[in-house]
Amino acid sequence: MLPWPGIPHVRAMAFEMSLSCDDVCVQRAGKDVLAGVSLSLAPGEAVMLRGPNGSGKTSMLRAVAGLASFDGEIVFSRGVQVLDPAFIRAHEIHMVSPEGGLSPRLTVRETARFLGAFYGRDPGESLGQLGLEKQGHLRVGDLSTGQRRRLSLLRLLISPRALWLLDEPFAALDEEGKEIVRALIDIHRARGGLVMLALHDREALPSAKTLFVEAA
Ligand SMILES: Nc1ncnc2c1ncn2[C@@H]1O[C@H](COP(=O)(O)OP(=O)(O)OP(=O)(O)O)[C@@H](O)[C@H]1O
Repeated sequence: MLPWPGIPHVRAMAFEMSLSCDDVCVQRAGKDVLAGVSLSLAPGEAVMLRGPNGSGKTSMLRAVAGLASFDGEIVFSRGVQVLDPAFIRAHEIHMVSPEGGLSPRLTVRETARFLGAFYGRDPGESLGQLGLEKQGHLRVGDLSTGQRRRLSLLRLLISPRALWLLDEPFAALDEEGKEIVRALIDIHRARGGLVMLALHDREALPSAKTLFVEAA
């Protein structure tokens, strides 16, 4: 039994989206940084992108999110139906980066309220699920690095989206924090969600595929 019962609207959700990338070559500042990535993910599958610093793991996540230009094909589909990539990128993808995309001036509770309003969802018990109920009154800028990393996961709990792009999700987290990430991913995959992770060598996600990326 997983320790996170989940927010009711999240528990009810089931995803059926697939992703396929064919010979994707990503550019940063006009230069190729990553060449020839091909992969496919069916509902419920996860892939770990591995490779040394600068090999292009983050760039690949950004290309899938529509935040970096690329050659090759990235296709989102449901069964035989090809989905509109602009719609999917706006409504069905969460990208969680080490920077977290959080405002340092808001308190933790204000952040939860803001994200709830942004996604049109009730944040429910999500702060408690991340072990941050005692930090509700603190400004994000005053949190520890690991607490900020936990808070960056909040959007995953608040808004159900089919594809999670997680850039080094275990970095700076203690064992409990890593367990939370693994549990969230397990729940997401059990609902048919897709996950792409950029990971360094010491971290692993059992049962995920591995793809080694190389600089162009
Ligand atoms: N905004 C940018 N402008 C120019 N080059 C960039 C930009 N962002 C990244 N790069 C370059 O793209 C290459 C790939 O970087 P990327 O961050 O994707 O690698 P990574 O595998 O995620 O690295 P790390 O393990 O260090 O996080 C690097 O050589 C980097 O210098």
